[in-house]
Amino acid sequence: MTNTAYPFAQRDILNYVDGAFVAGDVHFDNVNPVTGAVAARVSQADQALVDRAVAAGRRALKGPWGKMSQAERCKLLVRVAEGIEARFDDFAAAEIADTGKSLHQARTIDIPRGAANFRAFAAMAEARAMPSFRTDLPDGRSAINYAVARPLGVVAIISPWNLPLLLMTWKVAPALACGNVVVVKPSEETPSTATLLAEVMDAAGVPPGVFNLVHGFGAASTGEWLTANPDIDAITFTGESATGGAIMRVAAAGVKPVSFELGGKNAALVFADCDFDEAIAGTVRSVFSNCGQVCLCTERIYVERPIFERFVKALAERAEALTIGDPWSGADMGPLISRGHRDKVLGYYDLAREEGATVVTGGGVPSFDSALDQGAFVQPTILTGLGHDARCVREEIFGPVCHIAPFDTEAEAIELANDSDYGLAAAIWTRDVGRAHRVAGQMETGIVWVNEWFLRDLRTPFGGMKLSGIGREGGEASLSFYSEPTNICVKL
Ligand SMILES: NC(=O)c1ccc[n+]([C@@H]2O[C@H](COP(=O)([O-])OP(=O)(O)OC[C@H]3O[C@@H](n4cnc5c(N)ncnc54)[C@H](O)[C@@H]3O)[C@@H](O)[C@H]2O)c1
Ligand SMILES: O=C/C=C/C=C(\O)C(=O)O
Repeated sequence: MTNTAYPFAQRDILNYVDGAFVAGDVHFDNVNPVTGAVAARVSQADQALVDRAVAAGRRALKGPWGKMSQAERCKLLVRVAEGIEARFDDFAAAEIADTGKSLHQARTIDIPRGAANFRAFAAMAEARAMPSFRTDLPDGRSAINYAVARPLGVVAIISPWNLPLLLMTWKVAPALACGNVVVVKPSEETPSTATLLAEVMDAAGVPPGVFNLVHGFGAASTGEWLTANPDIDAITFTGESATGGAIMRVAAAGVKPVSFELGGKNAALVFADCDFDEAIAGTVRSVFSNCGQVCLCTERIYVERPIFERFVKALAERAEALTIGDPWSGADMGPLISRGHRDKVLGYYDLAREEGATVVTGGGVPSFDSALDQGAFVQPTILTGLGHDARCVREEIFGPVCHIAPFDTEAEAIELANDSDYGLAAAIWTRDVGRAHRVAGQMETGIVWVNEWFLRDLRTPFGGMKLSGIGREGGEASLSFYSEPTNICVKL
């Protein structure tokens, strides 16, 4: 049964510019991927509204926001975290209405992390230390050098649909904590929680123009109008690698700083000495969480040959036991984000067969004999038997699917994992401490988990190498990207 009591059902989703909710002349539908039903109508921001948002941000930098002390600013961000927590159920329902993600995922990851991002960066910004040096001069005198940080200014934030609130606030929170103002363009697939966040900002007393929200599409639409606006000071983007390239070309004209968190084709290395049950449980999560739509999800698994057959069988059993269906029914896995994305994922399922894969389980769409058949569901899928050059082993699919291949030596496992155009995350499963550190240190990825997956400490650097991104966010890396240091040298 589909729950129709979504708070956004039939509601207009508006832009939020200069402290006011603003309708546009053009609208687009927000479709619920559980049934394909239209969940809400979204007001699209035209170029004039995007420009207004940027101008409002510029003014706000010179207003009360710009004059606020760091402590006051951080207190306000804690109020925003409390505002999200106070409307926890609304946020969860809105995220589920947009994405169809499981209730468990929304309640335990997306919404808590939305609030946690504000608390964490408020605390980190308040505690931030800047470097200082005493410099000795040849004549016996000396100088002191110390750096001070100022905001970048107006930050354009472009975010994706897979973890909408989590990934947007991962950028909004540090940007505001560093004293910037933001103009946010969430994915056209997931406008709802961003709009709820605007309500929370409004209620918390965040001054007009500090948080601006514009809805619309990417190329030749709201996203591009925002990134091309000459009066923005920086662009931070999470999404596909190809989109990152397109944004970079636009950013080049104004030499704008960019921070990019992009795609992945993440490997798991499973050694024969691992805790088998933990490795299976962790890999079930890392392949199928959020229907495989997390940039960090594992899509390539390399298993040491002595346990290869046993691993494939156990993972397939666990995949087949996952319940698929309406998030409100408590199903483990909801639909993909859209029918369009389902076509892409099913295209890869077909391609895998053409490339000679063995489909161990899944490979198609589930049947419900209900309204859910109009949704965007796919089966969790496990592939084996492909060569390392197969497109299904090299390209990001972004669905509940993995390919499993055997390896014989540690060196071979490292080489296979690193032979990728992407470099976001890796997971290593072993009980040999020396091997864990040795292999982890050789991964060409920004993030390595050992005997874990997606355990996040927000103070740590997060991001990818190669096609997976430019720069890092998290902890000091975020504070550094979202501010401009000035070094002051004083001769004594
Ligand atoms: N590395 C990370 O931290 C991370 C996190 C989450 C998702 N991702 C990646 O994101 C992808 C899934 O998200 P998606 O499909 O929403 O990505 P996407 O690149 O299609 O869209 C992301 C955002 O960019 C906007 N956009 C698209 N074209 C644009 C353009 N030319 N100019 C300005 N804005 C534009 C979209 O409207 C959307 O808001 C996957 O590749 C995934 O791996 C990476
Ligand atoms: O889909 C990608 C997930 C990214 C996760 C984070 O950015 C995070 O946990 O901070």
